[in-house]
Order: sequence, then C-alpha cells, then structure tokens
Amino acid sequence: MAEVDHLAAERATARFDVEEMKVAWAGSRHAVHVADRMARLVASDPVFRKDNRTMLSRKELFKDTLRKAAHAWKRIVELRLTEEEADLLRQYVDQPGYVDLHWGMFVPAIKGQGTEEQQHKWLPLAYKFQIIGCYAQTELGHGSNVQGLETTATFDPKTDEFVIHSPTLTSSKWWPGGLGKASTHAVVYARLITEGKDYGIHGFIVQLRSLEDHSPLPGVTLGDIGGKFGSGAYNSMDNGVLRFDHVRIPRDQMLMRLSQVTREGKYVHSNVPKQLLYGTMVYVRQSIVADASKALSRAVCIAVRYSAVRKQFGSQDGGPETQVLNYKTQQSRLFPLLASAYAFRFVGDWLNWLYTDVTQKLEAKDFSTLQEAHACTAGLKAVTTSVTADAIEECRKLCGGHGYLNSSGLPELFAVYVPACTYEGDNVVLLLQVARILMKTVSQLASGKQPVGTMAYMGKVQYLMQCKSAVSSAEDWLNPDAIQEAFEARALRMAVNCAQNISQAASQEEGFYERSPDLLEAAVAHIQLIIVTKFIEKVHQEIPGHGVKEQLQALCNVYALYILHKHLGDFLATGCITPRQGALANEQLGKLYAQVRPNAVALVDAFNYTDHYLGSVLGRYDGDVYPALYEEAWKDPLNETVVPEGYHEYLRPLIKQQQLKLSRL
Ligand SMILES: CCCCCCCCCCCCC/C=C/C(=O)SCCNC(=O)CCNC(=O)[C@H](O)C(C)(C)COP(=O)(O)OP(=O)(O)OC[C@H]1O[C@@H](n2cnc3c(N)ncnc32)[C@H](O)[C@@H]1OP(=O)(O)O
Ligand SMILES: Cc1cc2nc3c(=O)[nH]c(=O)nc-3n(C[C@H](O)[C@H](O)[C@H](O)COP(=O)(O)OP(=O)(O)OC[C@H]3O[C@@H](n4cnc5c(N)ncnc54)[C@H](O)[C@@H]3O)c2cc1C
Repeated sequence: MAEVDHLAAERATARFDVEEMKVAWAGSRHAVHVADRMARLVASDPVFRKDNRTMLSRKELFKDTLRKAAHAWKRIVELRLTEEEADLLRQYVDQPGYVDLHWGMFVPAIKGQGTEEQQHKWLPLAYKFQIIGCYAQTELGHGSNVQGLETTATFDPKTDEFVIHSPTLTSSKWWPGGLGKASTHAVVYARLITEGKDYGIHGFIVQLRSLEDHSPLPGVTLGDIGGKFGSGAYNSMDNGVLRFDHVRIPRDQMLMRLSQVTREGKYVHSNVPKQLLYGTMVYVRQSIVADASKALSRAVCIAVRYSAVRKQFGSQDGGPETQVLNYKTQQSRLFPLLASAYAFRFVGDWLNWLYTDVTQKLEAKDFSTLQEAHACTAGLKAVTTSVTADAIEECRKLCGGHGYLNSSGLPELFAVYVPACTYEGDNVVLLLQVARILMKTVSQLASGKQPVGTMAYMGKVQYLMQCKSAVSSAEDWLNPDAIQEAFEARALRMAVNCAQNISQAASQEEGFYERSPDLLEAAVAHIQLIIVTKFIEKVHQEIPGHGVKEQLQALCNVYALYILHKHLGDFLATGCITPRQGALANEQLGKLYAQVRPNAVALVDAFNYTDHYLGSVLGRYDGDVYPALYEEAWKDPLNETVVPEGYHEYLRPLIKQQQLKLSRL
C-alpha cells in the first residue's frame, strides 16, 4: 500500500466495512482471496508491464501480446493454477489476444456442438495448446445475418470429405480474433450442402496452418485485417481474413452434436432446436455482461478517486479550493455510473446462474427456457455494453483534460471496450431480438398463456395497464415496491403500445419494420426492469458486514431513480407516474447522492483493483496524482531528445527563413 495516502480523509468518512463490501462485490471470501492473489502475481511480474503499451508499434504490440500469453501459460503450468485462477490471471494481464478466443469461443464451440467423440479428440489438444483455435463466423459481406453467410461446405461422398470453399469476395471470413496470425485451427461456420441440397449454417473444425512451421495449408489464404481504433487497445488482437479454395476436411470434422451427415451423405437432424447452433454466442454474451461491470468499475474507480483529489475554484471566503467531487453536477454524472457498476455486477451474477440452469436443462433435453436465455443474454449484453462504453467516455470527461492523456488509462479502456457494442451481435440487432420475443409474449396474453421467467410480470397485464403510482413524497420512492411497479408498468405499456401499433399495419412484418425504433425502446425498458429487479432482489438477501447492505440499498435506489429520471418521458407518456411524482423522484435522487458522497472512495476501493490493473495515474490508490502525471510525461518517446527529430529538416529552415525576412525589413 502507499506510503502517503492522499485519500485517507476520504477513506475515513466511509460508513461501512470495505473488506465486507469486497466480499459482496466479488461474490465470496474465496473469490476475493483468489482475485487478490492473481492480481498481485501479475502486478509483480515485469513481463506483464503495460504502461508502455500505447507507445509500441503494431508489430511490437503484437509480439508483446504473444510474449505475455506464452509467459502467462508458463506461469499457469508452473504454479499448477486451477481453471478459476488461470482465468483471473489472464484477466489481470489485461491485453486482448488470441487466447481470449481460444478459451472463450473455440473451446466452448467444440464443447457445445461437438459429439463426445469429437470432444475427446480435440479438447485435450486445445487444453494443452497443441493447437490454437479461433471462431470464424463473420464474413466480409455478412455478420449480423448469420443465415446469410456464403462459405460452403459441400460433402463429397467419394472421398468422405467436406470441401470448404469461399465462392465470392464477400464470403471471405473477416474479423475473427486470433485468426490473422496466431491460430492453427478454426471453427468455421459454412453452409452445409449434401446431395445437392443446402441445409444452412453448420460448424466445422478446419486446420489453417501447419503445426510444423505455421505456414498456411494449401488452399488457405489468410492474414490480419489491419489497424483498429485507438493506440494500443484492441490492436494487440490479430483479427483476421480467411479464404478457402476447395479445402478438404474429413467428414468427422463437422461438429455433429446437433446434426450429422452419414457416410452416404444423408443429412440427419437430431430432435433439438436449430438455435442450439448459436449456443457459443449465448455463452459469450453472458460472459460479456459480467465483463461490463469490470470495465465500468475500472473507469468509475479512476474518475471517483481523481475527482476526490482534483480541486477547482475557491470557496466564497477565499478558503481552500473545492474537491470537484463535491460539485453536485459531478455527483449527478458520476454516482449513477458507480451505481450502474454494482447493478451490472449483480445482474451479471444472476445471468451466469440462469445460463448454468438453462445448460443443465438442455442436457436433460428440456428446451423450455431457451427463449428466456436468448432474450436475457442478448438484451443484457446490448444494454450493459452500450451503457459501459458511454460511461467510460463520460468518466474521461469527468477527469477533465488529464482524462484525455493515455496515462489516465481511459482512452485505451474506451478503445478496447467500445467494440463490445458490435461484436457478439450488434446491440440494435440484439435488442430487436428481445423486441420480437416481447411482441410474441404480448400476442399470447389474450389466449391466457401465462408468461414465465423475466416476462412473468406481463401476466399482471390487467393491473399494470391501469395502475397509478401511490408515491406522494420523495421518501416514498425509497420503497422498492413503488419502484418495481413503476418499472413493470412502463415496460409492459410500452410493449403493448408497440403491439397495438403493429397490429394496425398491413402485415406483422411490415408493422415490426415501421415500428422498430419504438420496439428498441420497449426492449430497453424491459431489460432495465430486469436489472432493477435483480438489484432489488440482491439487496433483499442477507448481506453481512457493517453498513454494507445500507450502501447497496442506496446504490440500488440511485440506479433505479436515475433510470427513471433519464427516461422520464417514457414514464409520463405511458401514464405510469405524474410529472409531480417524477419531480419527487429527482428530489430523492439528490438526497441519495449526498448519502453516497462520503462513501464514494471506499465504494470504489471495494472493487479491489491493483494500480497495475487500473493502469491509470489518475486512479492511483494513494491519490498522489500530480508527481505521477509529471513523471509519466517524461517517459514519452518524444522526450527522449530535447531537440526533436525533424528540427533540422523542418523547423530550423522555417525559423531561419522568417528571421531572414524580418532582417530584410
Ligand atoms: C478467459 C475466458 C474468457 C471468456 C470470456 C470471453 C470474452 C471474449 C471476449 C470477446 C471477444 C470478441 C469476440 C467476438 C466474437 C464474435 O463477434 S463472433 C460473431 C458473433 N455474431 C453474432 O453475434 C451475429 C448476430 N446474429 C445472430 O445472432 C442471428 O443472426 C440473429 C440476429 C439472432 C438472427 O438469427 P436468425 O437465425 O435469422 O433467426 P431469427 O429468424 O431472427 O429467429 C429465429 C428464432 O430463433 C430464435 N433465436 C435466435 N437466436 C437465438 C439464440 N442465440 N438462442 C436461442 N434462440 C435464438 C429467435 O428468438 C427466433 O425464435 P422463434 O421466434 O421462436 O422462432
Ligand atoms: C473487435 C471485433 C472482434 C470481432 N471478433 C469476431 C470473431 O472472433 N469471430 C467472428 O466471427 N466475428 C467477429 N467479429 C464480428 C462481429 O461479430 C460483427 O461485426 C457483428 O456481429 C456485427 O455484424 P456486422 O459487422 O455485419 O454489422 P452490420 O450488421 O453490417 O451492422 C451495420 C449497421 O446496420 C444495422 N443493422 C444490421 N441489421 C439490422 C437490422 N436487422 N435492423 C436494424 N438495423 C440493422 C446495425 O445496427 C449497424 O448499425 C468481431 C467484430 C469486432 C468489431
């Protein structure tokens, strides 16, 4: 810990037990302990240094990524780390790379879509890194529309092989992470053609590079797709392009858990929903929701600590300058983001539970919760990533000019994070999926079918369509039932309004198309309801530790009332609350900010991030920001020489020319 703690006074005002809050955040004492150990292991290892990352060229950065990944693997093996420890170690290394896709998508795709035999063959190779895999689905011409992919896998019964081919330029695989330079294998999604019939998209394991010298195999053309947004950032990842020219693979490299092609070329589909093909995406979407709280909490931790250190403007009587964290505007921009970090953390935990539950049911051939899993993972992925990306940028602004420096850590965090709004499903496309399910659920209400899971509230349609909020004072908004009812009524009424408007169109499809902007808003309202509900449920649980439950209660209220305030138009337009009740919610929000203020620094300390992981001179634990900023500036390569390169070529002649002109006057 730091020798001088410039934030000590802030820490002293906390009205709760920070160590216990760490447990509430991490999920258990064991989780705090393991995370702490792995974070320190990474922070103390010079190979994992990352403060120079934004100054490296793309080639240097990529090599640095390979080095870190190899070193991480060496440490994982040497220390015999468990899967949980290894995942955390990779998280704290904090540099996107091919391993993310290998463990995050290639392995899950084989686990989810491979037969037992296939898993037996391929997983041990992947587990030991004897092969490196990626997930090659998106093409140059199609990403969102998976059914529109063009790559073909045509069965040749003569040789018992599939022929993988890219028939057009637009069928080139484009974007897969790890494909460009590192992967030896890929799970490739292609149209299965057998006996002259196109059976749509299926997954195939295809070897791309030699295991001897890493050169592309015959018929395979591949490379990196080029530099991406921001310095450092996601440029450590080799997103790739891949084309096939009639590449042959054995029949048993089609992932055959869901459907099979026999030796004779007969297509056989197991009696399971086709959507299970999208299972890997569902898995990754739920992990992206968990990651959103990590990225958001990092940005918020930096902004809160720096706002407590930074002072601007004196008091009226010429006293000391004011900490910017004391400005009400700073609080009203920052504390909802702090509350959102906690909200996303808890909804992420719940989603992980849901995913595990659905997976167990699928194993038992119970597919009843597949739609719920799809709606929740798609919708929560969309809302949490959009909010987090915007919030990181807001945290940059909250840190003023210094937030724009790479050394603040915020520009890189933003650049790394922002593609999360696009990958694993563009957020708009995913929200429209949620909207479709909402419309289906509304249409089934008339027939008396009771909605279940997170849609269950829609079953209270008679009541929710006409209920009026009973709130008559600002304090009434602290009642979770009042919040819950207002959010349920808003979500349901928006969905019903959309359904009514769609029903007036010439066709359901046309109505859906015309009303899609409204449908997006209805989907967001439904997802926000889920987040609020899960936060309320969390706070209702027994939570040990002095003051911890009270702080979480306050943050839960901040989150809900902030959303209500931000989307006041929805609540008023649907008649769920009156303008006066909206004003009371805002009044209560102001009081809650005052309650959060003395606890703010301790609430971000509870994330338990090392300075290495935060990677920010502004977010340092000790708050000793100015010497660090000053020191950091001198490390820039531009400061390696006092007189810059190019002076003699471009600056001196210019200055001399001007001097000459002046001397002639
Ligand atoms: C150390 C470990 C770390 C782990 C963490 C890992 C993190 C990794 C970091 C991430 C790195 C980035 C990597 C990025 C990878 C990628 O981006 S991979 C590519 C991702 N691509 C997409 O997400 C494409 C998005 N598109 C789609 O998902 C689909 O095309 C679509 C939009 C859903 C439409 O599909 P379509 O087949 O056309 O279906 P519809 O007609 O719309 O619907 C038919 C029915 O199917 C239901 N459905 C759709 N999807 C699903 C699903 N996933 N699950 C279940 N059901 C689904 C849909 O509701 C319809 O149902 P009915 O109405 O009942 O028929
Ligand atoms: C950093 C990064 C990493 C990636 N990694 C991988 C990977 O490892 N493997 C892989 O296979 N892919 C990967 N992808 C690809 C990613 O999955 C796709 O980019 C993503 O699914 C979006 O598809 P798209 O690019 O086709 O966007 P498009 O669908 O072309 O989107 C363009 C615009 O059209 C809108 N739009 C599209 N369809 C509709 C609709 N029906 N209604 C309304 N609006 C619509 C979108 O909202 C968006 O505004 C990665 C992408 C990125 C950026």
